[in-house]
Amino acid sequence: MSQLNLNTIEEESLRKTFFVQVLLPVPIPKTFTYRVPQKYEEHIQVGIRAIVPFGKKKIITGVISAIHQDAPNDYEAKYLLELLDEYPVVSRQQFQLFEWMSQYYMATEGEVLNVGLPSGLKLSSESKIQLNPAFQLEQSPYIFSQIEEVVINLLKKEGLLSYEQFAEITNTKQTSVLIKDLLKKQVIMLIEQVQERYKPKTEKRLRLQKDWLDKAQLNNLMQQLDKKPKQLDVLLKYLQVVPVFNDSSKNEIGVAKSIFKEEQFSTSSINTLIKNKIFEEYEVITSRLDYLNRQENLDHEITLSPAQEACRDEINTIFAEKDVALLHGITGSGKTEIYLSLIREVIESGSQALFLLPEIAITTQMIQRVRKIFGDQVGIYHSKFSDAERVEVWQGVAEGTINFVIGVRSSILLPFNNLSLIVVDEEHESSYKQYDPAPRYNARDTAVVLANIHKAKLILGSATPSYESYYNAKTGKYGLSVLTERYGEGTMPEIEVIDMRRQKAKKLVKDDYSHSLLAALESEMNKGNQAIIFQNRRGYAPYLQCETCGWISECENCSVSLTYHMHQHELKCHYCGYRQKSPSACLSCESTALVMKGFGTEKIEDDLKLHFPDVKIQRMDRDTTRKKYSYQQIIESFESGETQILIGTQMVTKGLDFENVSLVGIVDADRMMYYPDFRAHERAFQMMLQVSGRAGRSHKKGKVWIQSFQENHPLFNYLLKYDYEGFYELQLQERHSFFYPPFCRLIKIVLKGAQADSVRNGARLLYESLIGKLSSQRVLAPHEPMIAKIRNIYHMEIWIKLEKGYPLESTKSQIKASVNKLQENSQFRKLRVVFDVDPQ
Ligand SMILES: Nc1ncnc2c1ncn2[C@@H]1O[C@H](COP(=O)(O)OP(=O)(O)OP(=O)(O)O)[C@@H](O)[C@H]1O
Ligand SMILES: [Zn+2]
Repeated sequence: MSQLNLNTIEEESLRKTFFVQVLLPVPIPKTFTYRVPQKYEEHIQVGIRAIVPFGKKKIITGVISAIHQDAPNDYEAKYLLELLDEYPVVSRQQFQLFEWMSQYYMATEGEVLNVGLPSGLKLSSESKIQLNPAFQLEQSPYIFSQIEEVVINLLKKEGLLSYEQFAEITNTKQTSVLIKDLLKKQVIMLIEQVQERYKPKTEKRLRLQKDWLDKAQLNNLMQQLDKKPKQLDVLLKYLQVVPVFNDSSKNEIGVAKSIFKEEQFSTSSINTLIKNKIFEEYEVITSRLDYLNRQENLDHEITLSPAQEACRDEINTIFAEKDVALLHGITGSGKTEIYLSLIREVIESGSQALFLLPEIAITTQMIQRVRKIFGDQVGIYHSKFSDAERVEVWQGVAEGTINFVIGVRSSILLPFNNLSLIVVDEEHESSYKQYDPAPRYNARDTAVVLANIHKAKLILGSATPSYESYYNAKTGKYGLSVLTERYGEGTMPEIEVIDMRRQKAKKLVKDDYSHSLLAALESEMNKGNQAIIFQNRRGYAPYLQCETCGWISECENCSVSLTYHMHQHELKCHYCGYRQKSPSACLSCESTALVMKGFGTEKIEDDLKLHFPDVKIQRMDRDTTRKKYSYQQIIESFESGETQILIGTQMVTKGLDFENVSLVGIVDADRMMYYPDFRAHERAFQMMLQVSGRAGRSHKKGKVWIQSFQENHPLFNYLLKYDYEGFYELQLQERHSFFYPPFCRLIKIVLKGAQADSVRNGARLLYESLIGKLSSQRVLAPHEPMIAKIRNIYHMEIWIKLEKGYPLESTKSQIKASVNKLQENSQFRKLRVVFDVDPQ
């Protein structure tokens, strides 16, 4: 786009100087101007990366966002040091999105770039410097200065040096020049520099030498090998995998050498066959994303049920008029198949599609399904993938070799240039919102803007849509398509609420479990069925209390109780990670009457293991899924039927699909309902409905048991009838009366600091300044959040409520101005102020 016509410019006798604006992945609210060295003039393009000097001794990688000829007035622009790409890694549409996100979420574009760009594409002064492994002093064609030789020796000795160490040791003002020269002479490499660090993965493959493709020759060969059975085995195996008799063109790609190893064919025989020119060995670059190569077993069939087909057609009809369709389909209705059939149409037309899932739900289940249909056109973007894998997806999307991405929230920041369809599955999930760091964006809402930039369509799908989305659909802003039947033989499970108060009175409760729940579990286990037990609290017991003096185990650094973890016999803080050995006596009065209060997943696991010693029980929560494949392992074990009871936090509610689950237990429904948040009831209803939806998904009838001490709560009336809409209407009235979303827009301002007083006073001053600008109706008085101290940092919050239609942009500027004013005061300079637009 900003391809300047340099030829005509060069023809002018007067040379012009070029400047670029470079967007840096740092939280500074502007781009920087750099001068373009003459030798790079022909190569500059918007969207490619440049290494630039930054500050006194740093270098950093940024992205060129504009090219111009206007020298800055008030300072001398520095030269950019190097260009890293031949083709843009950031697309034009992405710049638009970055700008919107930074504006809307009150972050800088640098912060947006920072979360978007995989770290493999960034390079900063935090980069480490090391000798280039290929470098040999004697063979280098370059001459080295004294200081360069010092550096070489030092690196030989030290291995890695940070930029700072390097600068200090070399003690030169021109560290970046020295680095650049050494890079050019191929002496060193910066290990964050993607070209060097990112090595394509290769694979050794075998194929027959061309002579043997002739059938007669091949028969001949087999006879010759008759006396060398090991070699013959290898050849026969090859012919079995690559049937060159039927189709000699198949020989071209041959087979991976590794398959012979896996099946324990003799390595020396293979090598002999290569040496004797029967096999040819060659190497190909394979993608690190090895699933891309798994082309076999593709199953392109998607056969929709009549209800699904009607739904798909309806979405297409909606798209003729609107850009966003909300698909409200009950659990197990097969929303995935509808998405996939629409995505396929898009990909076949040559455009790009993006399928967003909440973090953990990127299960093997979904990926397998998607790969089966789309094979090698899919890129998977996930936080548990290595950086190299993420870079590969990024580049694949930029170059157009990947046109379908399935990923988590940050995949909306990929360099799409031709997007036609975005799907946001489980759109109600709060994990679409980024909490920290800035930009605190919601990927679902950002997807609306991304779709708009690309003139693409967007599907939001859920069995329990967020009230914001449902409201938008009901008021006609979005289209609405409803799917009310389960796919196949599945039926919705019956829900029963257990009145814990009565059961307790009748002494029918043992260790937090009602007799009804235990009996039902036992009966299902005896039938060989499976069960899911849901409790949204990990660890063993939420807190330890002294029965004598009432002391509660609290974190030293945060204002929360410590959770008891039985496994390690430790008390842990779920906010800062603080841990200590569990005390045997009260730390306040030394009484030994310590009791555990409440219960988490770990305790349930323990208890149920005692109740059902012969049943395999597994637990899925943040503690058991830290490793890359542990989540997958738990799912697979449950899927295969080996595990019979799966206990878990909200992780078990998300989109999982198992055939044999006939019982779902919700052990402590009250905990979710009495959370101090205006969305608590919306969330509790969503979670209970979602986890209920894991039962009865095939021919097996399911049942859901909910334990509550508040069984008369109106929420249950609606839940038992699966009346999503009724409960929504009820809640909406409340939101209206108390003026909460979707009737207003919220901006949360959080002030953080090490001194409680200065945080409180700062919040008060900021509040006064804000009500002066926005009126006291729109600004709520500062308050301590539920957890007022985390890691010894005190928090205060100010909430701003804006009616729909109230000017947003100017309000945000006013807020920023007030904050800047506050921080001019030396007393408050050290406060950190965080903006959260549309907090979740
Ligand atoms: N058209 C179809 N052909 C074959 N199988 C289907 C079809 N539609 C749905 N299924 C199967 O039905 C089950 C439920 O589908 P899916 O998981 O997509 O439901 P869902 O609407 O996403 O539910 P949830 O909201 O609970 O995640 C899956 O096992 C899926 O493979
Ligand atoms: Zn803590």
